[in-house]
Amino acid sequence: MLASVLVPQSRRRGLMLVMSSPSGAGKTSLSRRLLETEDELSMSVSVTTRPARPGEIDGTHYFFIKEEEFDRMALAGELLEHAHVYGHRYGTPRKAVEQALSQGRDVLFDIDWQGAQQLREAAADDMVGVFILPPDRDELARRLRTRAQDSDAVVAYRMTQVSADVTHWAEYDYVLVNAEFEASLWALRSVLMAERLKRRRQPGLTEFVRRFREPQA
Ligand SMILES: Nc1ncnc2c1ncn2[C@@H]1O[C@H](COP(=O)(O)OP(=O)(O)OP(=O)(O)O)[C@@H](O)[C@H]1O
Ligand SMILES: Nc1nc2c(ncn2[C@@H]2O[C@H](COP(=O)(O)O)[C@@H](O)[C@H]2O)c(=O)[nH]1
Repeated sequence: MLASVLVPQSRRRGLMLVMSSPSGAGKTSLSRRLLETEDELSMSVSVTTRPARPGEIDGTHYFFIKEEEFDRMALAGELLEHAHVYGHRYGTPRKAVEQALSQGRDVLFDIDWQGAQQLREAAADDMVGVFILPPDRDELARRLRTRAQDSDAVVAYRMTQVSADVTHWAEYDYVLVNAEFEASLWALRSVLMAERLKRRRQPGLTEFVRRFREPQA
C-alpha cells in the first residue's frame, strides 16, 4: 500500500515519529492501534527503572531494568536519550532505532518532552514530533483513574505535572487533541503519510523523474 505512492528507491531512510503528552492522554493506546495497520513502522521499546504494571511484559512494553544497569547503559552511550520522568528513569536503546532507520523503517516513540528535546538535538532531520493534548483536565484525571494501573498517589502526582507538561506543546511539529480516539488515529496516520511523502524523504525522486524525459531519436 505505502509502496504504491512513494517513488520506488532503495535509499529511503526511516523517520522518527515522536509522541509526547501529559500522562494518560492516550499515547500508548494510539501507538498500539497505529502499529496494527502500519507495517513499515516499528515501536521503540524503552528501558525503565519503573516497576512493571500488571500485564506489562518485559521486552514488549518496556525492558524493566535496575538503576545500575540504567547507569551502565547511559554511560556506555547505549541510550539515544534518557530522562527522569514522574520519579523513575526512562531511556531509548540506541541500537534498535539506528538499525531500523538505516533499513528504511520508520520508528514510533512514546517518550516525554525531555527525551523529545534530546532526539531533536541529535537528529532534527529525522524527527517528526506530535504533541497530544487531552480534551481537558477532568477527562485526563478520569482516564488515569479508569486505566486503573497506578495507585491514587501516582495518579495524583502525575496530575500535578500536567500544567508543566503542556507548556512544551510548541516544541512539536504537530499538536492534536485526543478527544475522539478514531479521529486522533486518523490524524496520526495522515501525519505519517504526509511526512513520508516529503521530497527530502524520497531520495529516489531525481532518478524516477528521469523516466519521463522525451525519448531520444
Ligand atoms: N480518545 C480517548 N477517549 C477516551 N479514553 C481514551 C482515549 N484515548 C485513550 N483513552 C484511555 O485513556 C487511558 C490512558 O491512555 P494511555 O495509557 O494510552 O495514555 P498514555 O498517554 O500512554 O499515558 P502514559 O503517559 O502514562 O504512558 C487508557 O485507559 C485509554 O484507554
Ligand atoms: N524520555 C523518555 N520518556 C519515556 C520513555 N519511555 C516512556 N517515557 C515517558 O514516561 C512517561 C511515563 O510512562 P509510563 O509508562 O510510566 O506511564 C510517559 O510520558 C512516557 O512517554 C523513554 O524512553 N524516554
